[in-house]
Amino acid sequence: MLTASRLSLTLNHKVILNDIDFCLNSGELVALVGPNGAGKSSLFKALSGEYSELFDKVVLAGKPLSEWPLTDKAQCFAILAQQSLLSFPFKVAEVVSIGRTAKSCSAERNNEVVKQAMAEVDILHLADALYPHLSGGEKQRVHLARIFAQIWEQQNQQRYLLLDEPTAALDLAHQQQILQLAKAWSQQGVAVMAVLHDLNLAARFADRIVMLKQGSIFAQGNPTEVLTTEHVKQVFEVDMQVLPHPTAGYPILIPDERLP
Ligand SMILES: Nc1ncnc2c1ncn2[C@@H]1O[C@H](COP(=O)(O)OP(=O)(O)OP(=O)(O)O)[C@@H](O)[C@H]1O
Repeated sequence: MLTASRLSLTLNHKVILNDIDFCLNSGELVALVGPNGAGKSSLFKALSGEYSELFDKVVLAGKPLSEWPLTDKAQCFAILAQQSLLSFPFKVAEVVSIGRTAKSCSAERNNEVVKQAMAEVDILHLADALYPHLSGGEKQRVHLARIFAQIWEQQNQQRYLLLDEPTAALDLAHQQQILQLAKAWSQQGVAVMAVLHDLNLAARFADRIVMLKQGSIFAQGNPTEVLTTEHVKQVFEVDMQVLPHPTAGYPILIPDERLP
C-alpha cells in the first residue's frame, strides 16, 4: 500500500497541496482527476518522492520513502513522469532496457523481458528505430515499455505503477490499449495510479477516482459516486450530462446541450 497522510505543500508562497490523505491499494486502479492547476502533478510528484521535505509523509509498503534505498525502491516502484526528456540517439530497445538496470537477471532474461514489454505496448517493430525520431505517441509507449520492464517480474513485494497522463499524445486506439494494460496490471495485484484528463477514460477504467480541486481532495469513490453532474460542475465549471453506459453501466459524460 502507498499512503500519504496530511500532505501539504507550499511553493513560492502558494499553497499547492492542502492536507491531503491518500492511499493506493494493491490490485486497484486509481484515477487522479481535476482541472488544470488543481494539483494532480504536484500530488503525483509528492507520491513519487520528488519533494524531499515530504519523504516522511509518504509511506510505501509500510516504510517512509526516506527509508527506502533507491535500488530497492526501483525493483517495485515504477513511475511514468509527464516529460521524459531524452535526446541522445538511443535505439528504442536500448531505452526500454534502461528499465532493467540494476536487475540481477541474465542478459538473456533481460532481453526477453524488453521484447515482451515492447510487444505489450505495440512497439516491437520500432525496436531498432532511433528514439529521437519517433512521434510523441510512440515515445510515450517506449517509456511505458521501459517502466513495465522495470517491474515485470512478480516478486515477494507489492508492485506499484504511477502514471502521469499516460494517454497524453496517444491516439484513440492506443489510449484504450494503454488503460486496458494498466487495468490488467492492477488485476494482477499491482497498485496503479494514473493522472487522467479524460473523465470518460477514468470512468471506464478506474476502480476509484480521486477528484482534486485547488490542492484538496474534493471527492473520491467509485466512478458513479464521483462523476456526478454536480461534482463536475463545481470542480470543472462545465455543464455535463452523466448517463449510464448502455451495456456496461459505467458513467458517460456528454456536454449538456439542453435548453435552460
Ligand atoms: N514551483 C512552483 N511555484 C509556484 N507555484 C507552482 C509551482 N509548481 C506548481 N505550481 C502551481 O501549483 C498548481 C498546481 O500545479 P500542478 O502542475 O500540480 O497542477 P495539475 O493539476 O497537474 O495541472 P495540469 O492539469 O495543468 O497539468 C498550479 O497552479 C501551478 O501553477
